[in-house]
Amino acid sequence: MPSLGRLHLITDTRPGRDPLAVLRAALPVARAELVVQVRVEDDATDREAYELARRVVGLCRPYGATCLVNDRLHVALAVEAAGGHVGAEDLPVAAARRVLGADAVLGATAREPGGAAAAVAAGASYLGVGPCHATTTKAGLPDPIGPAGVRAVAGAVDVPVIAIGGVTAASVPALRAAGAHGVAVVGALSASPDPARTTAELIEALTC
Ligand SMILES: Cc1ncc(COP(=O)(O)OP(=O)(O)O)c(N)n1
Ligand SMILES: Cc1nc(C(=O)O)sc1CCOP(=O)(O)O
Ligand SMILES: [Mg+2]
Repeated sequence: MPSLGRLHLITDTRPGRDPLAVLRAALPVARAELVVQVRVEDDATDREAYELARRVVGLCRPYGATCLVNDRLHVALAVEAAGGHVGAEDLPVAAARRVLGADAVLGATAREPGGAAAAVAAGASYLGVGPCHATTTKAGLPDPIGPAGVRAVAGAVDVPVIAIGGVTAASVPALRAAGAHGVAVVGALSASPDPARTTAELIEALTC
């Protein structure tokens, strides 16, 4: 399996956002370092998720970027995405692995070392770890775990750790120093006035 990209762009499908425009700006900059996670609102239909994921797969292909689908693994299979991401309210990791198959990329959300080790034992190939910092993108999350929380998880597993939650280019060095392989962002790119430039700043922070 090729190594996992370090910059995970999670689609922002809230009203007024344009996830495909952000993706078109980020792809030529991040290329194969980009992992695009197609994440739609809970009330989106499967058809809407499928159409977005299908377009994302097509945009990613020429750049060697990876497309994953959040939660809806049947959509991941339908569009031939590289894999998916599951959390506490989704299919259990072992079941998700059975659905996607042995070779797929499978991410799982983990917030502490015990849950992280269990997710890896069940078949996760990377972990989304957070929230690292305060975020306004998703409600109902526990308190931020900071770089120290990322360090605790990264020390407990041997799969890539992707730090998520309020991440900006400025916060990347501390997260990398804590053992994160990469970061996942929504707002940093979706709300950027210049997503290509912000992508370059994130990539520089992730790869220097
Ligand atoms: C990289 C990454 N990490 C964590 C999450 C959160 O997943 P989950 O807990 O299932 O919450 P939703 O995103 O489904 O609301 C993620 N999507 N990606
Ligand atoms: C979807 C999601 N999951 C999180 C978790 O900690 O599980 S934080 C988050 C939102 C991340 O958005 P932003 O980069 O705008 O803070
Ligand atoms: Mg989920």
